[in-house]
Amino acid sequence: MKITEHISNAKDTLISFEILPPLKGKSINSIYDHLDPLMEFKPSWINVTYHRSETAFKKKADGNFEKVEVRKRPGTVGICAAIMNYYKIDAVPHIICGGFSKRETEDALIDLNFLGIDNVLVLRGDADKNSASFEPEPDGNPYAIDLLKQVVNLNSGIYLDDDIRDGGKTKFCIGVAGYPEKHFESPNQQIDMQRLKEKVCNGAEFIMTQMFFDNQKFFDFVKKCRDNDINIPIIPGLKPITSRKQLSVLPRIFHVDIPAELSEEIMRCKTDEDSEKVGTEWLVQQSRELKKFGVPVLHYYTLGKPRVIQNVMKKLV
Ligand SMILES: NC(=O)C1=CN([C@@H]2O[C@H](COP(=O)(O)OP(=O)(O)OC[C@H]3O[C@@H](n4cnc5c(N)ncnc54)[C@H](O)[C@@H]3O)[C@@H](O)[C@H]2O)C=CC1
Ligand SMILES: Nc1nc(=O)c2c([nH]1)NC[C@@H]1CN(c3ccc(C(=O)N[C@@H](CCC(=O)O)C(=O)O)cc3)CN21
Repeated sequence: MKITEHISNAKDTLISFEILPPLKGKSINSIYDHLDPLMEFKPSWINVTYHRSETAFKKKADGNFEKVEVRKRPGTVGICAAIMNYYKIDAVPHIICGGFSKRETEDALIDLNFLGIDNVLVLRGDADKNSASFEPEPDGNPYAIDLLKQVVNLNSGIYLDDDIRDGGKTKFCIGVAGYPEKHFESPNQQIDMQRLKEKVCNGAEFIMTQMFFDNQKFFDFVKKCRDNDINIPIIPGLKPITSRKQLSVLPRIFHVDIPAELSEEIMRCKTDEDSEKVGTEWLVQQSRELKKFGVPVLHYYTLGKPRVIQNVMKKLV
């Protein structure tokens, strides 16, 4: 079912989770072990992130290094199919520009359509870990909006190969990312908002936000969206802080602020176990307030920490 239908049919705030594919070599059971404890909270869908290959340098027998492309976390499409089959709930794959040609993307979208997947979250994706900044593939989509237009075209039966006439139309409901604290590469919040608006004008049907730890940032972002006539559902992305290290790691990777009250409390903690308790309580309070505000969905990045999310959920009900 489309995310927009899930939301319009809902009587209460919905719950959704987000997972990463396991590292190459691990089995699908690692996904089930991760999700099983979370199923009692009846998520409406599960997002599955998409990962490009990365360049690495591997030492050869003669002592020299060779450049290799390694894809550490393949399997998004298969995992989505497995989740739908095993849990009978929707899976929402992330589709990214980085590392993929438009043709590879089209083939992935055809697979997703054959599998009966109704939603995609279209993103530009992060830079290759060995590059200073994001570089699109020569035959790939440079920005999320270009990828969005590719999916919209496929929804109209327009394929890359114009020999395909009367091509089957896909029916993807398309989501895009939103940044309550601005995307770090946008010159300012106004341009960030214009780019979001452009995605909405071109067919995006829901927004999932970057993580944030201060709800006021989310409330201000929603207001700004509505003032700019962006009227589609805005789903907050939520992540628990579980260690002191994250106080510097998260701002560095995700370009988000950690409120003084939260960082001070974490810094007073003697162990990661104590930090996890503080992070859990913070996320419970954030979730309660967002629910009261009337968000359609609470979307949790469970990434490696199902137990923490389980504890948050138990306190929420
Ligand atoms: N919020 C979420 O749920 C998730 C977010 N992400 C991450 O979000 C990041 C970016 O993704 P999107 O926002 O989808 O990318 P985007 O392509 O919309 O924006 C990326 C950057 O390019 C700029 N930009 C966009 N169009 C432009 C144009 N025509 N000319 C010049 N600059 C332009 C934007 O202002 C932004 O700074 C990535 O790092 C991605 O991995 C990844 C997974 C989930
Ligand atoms: N820029 C960006 N890239 C993403 O892939 C991404 C976002 N933002 N925002 C929304 C979600 C959240 N995602 C993620 C992905 C990985 C971690 C993660 O591994 N976090 C570690 C710290 C990272 C590290 O140490 O390398 C953690 O301890 O929480 C968290 C959220 C994926 N998505």
